Amino acid sequence: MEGKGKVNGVAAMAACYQGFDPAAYLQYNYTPPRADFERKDSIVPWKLACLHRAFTEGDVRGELLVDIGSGPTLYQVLSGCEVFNKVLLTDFLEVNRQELRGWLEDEGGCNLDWTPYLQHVCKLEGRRPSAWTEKAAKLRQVITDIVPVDVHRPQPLALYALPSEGADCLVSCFCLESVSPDLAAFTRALGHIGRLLRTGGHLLLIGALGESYYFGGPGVRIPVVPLNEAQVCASLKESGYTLIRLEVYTLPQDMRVGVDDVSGVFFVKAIKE
Ligand SMILES: C[S@@+](CC[C@H](N)C(=O)[O-])C[C@H]1O[C@@H](n2cnc3c(N)ncnc32)[C@H](O)[C@@H]1O
Ligand SMILES: O=[N+]([O-])c1ccc2c(c1)CN[C@@H](CO)C2
Repeated sequence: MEGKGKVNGVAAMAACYQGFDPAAYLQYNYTPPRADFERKDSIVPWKLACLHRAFTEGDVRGELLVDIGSGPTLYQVLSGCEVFNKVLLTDFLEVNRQELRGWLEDEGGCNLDWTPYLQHVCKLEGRRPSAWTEKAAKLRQVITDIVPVDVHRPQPLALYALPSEGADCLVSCFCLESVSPDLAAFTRALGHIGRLLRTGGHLLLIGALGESYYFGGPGVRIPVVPLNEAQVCASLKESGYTLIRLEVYTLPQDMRVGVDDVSGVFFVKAIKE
């Protein structure tokens, strides 16, 4: 029965995603108030600060950074693109891979202006904000491909997508808990992506705490596994990671904008043993 439940749960999640709307999702989560670079307590600047610190404190290095479940967003690799020569973006949906290609090809084909994000990360790096054009060029230079991924498969990526030694670093944001039917599936998925990472490689994981649903578009209600910090830490341990740092952001009232019931966001830096 458990096995059958597993297949139905995962298939049901895939069905939910058929209505995912990249433009709406970006509007809901990546514009003010959640992405307000003038506000100290806005969520996106907090995420960018966590990622900047994690990529620049000296222990994260190598050739290849893989972003698992990129969706239509690029913020998650704006710091990493300065540290890695190769960045692989991945998503389950063609509409999201197409959104990312639209930015990559720089022909105006994308639904969000990433300039304020590029400028903000330049400021974190001590560069003048006008260096954002150099950062955009750097990112376009290091992104090697945008490929399909399914974290419920023991091999989430096609074998051709990765060198045999695996990735040196994984980043994954709001993916695993948003695509898994339950905590067991979340933990299994964590193990699956861990197989893409070389021993000693780093995992940078951002996710939702206490969230049971979110809207992936108008009327597209997607169930989420509600997680607490203890469950995140237990799943990491069970999947062969050693936790380096866990940081938590608690949403102020005015960051609750009706697109989900998330209560907090976690940032994890871990190493694969
Ligand atoms: C909540 S969005 C996160 C997007 C982005 N990483 C961010 O930080 O906003 C979840 C993403 O997971 C993708 N997804 C859905 N099912 C998946 C699966 N089985 N494996 C991997 N990714 C999946 C969706 O297409 C969507 O882009
Ligand atoms: O505030 N944010 O920056 C932000 C960004 C993305 C997402 C959330 C919040 C909460 N919902 C998840 C989907 O489970 C997606």
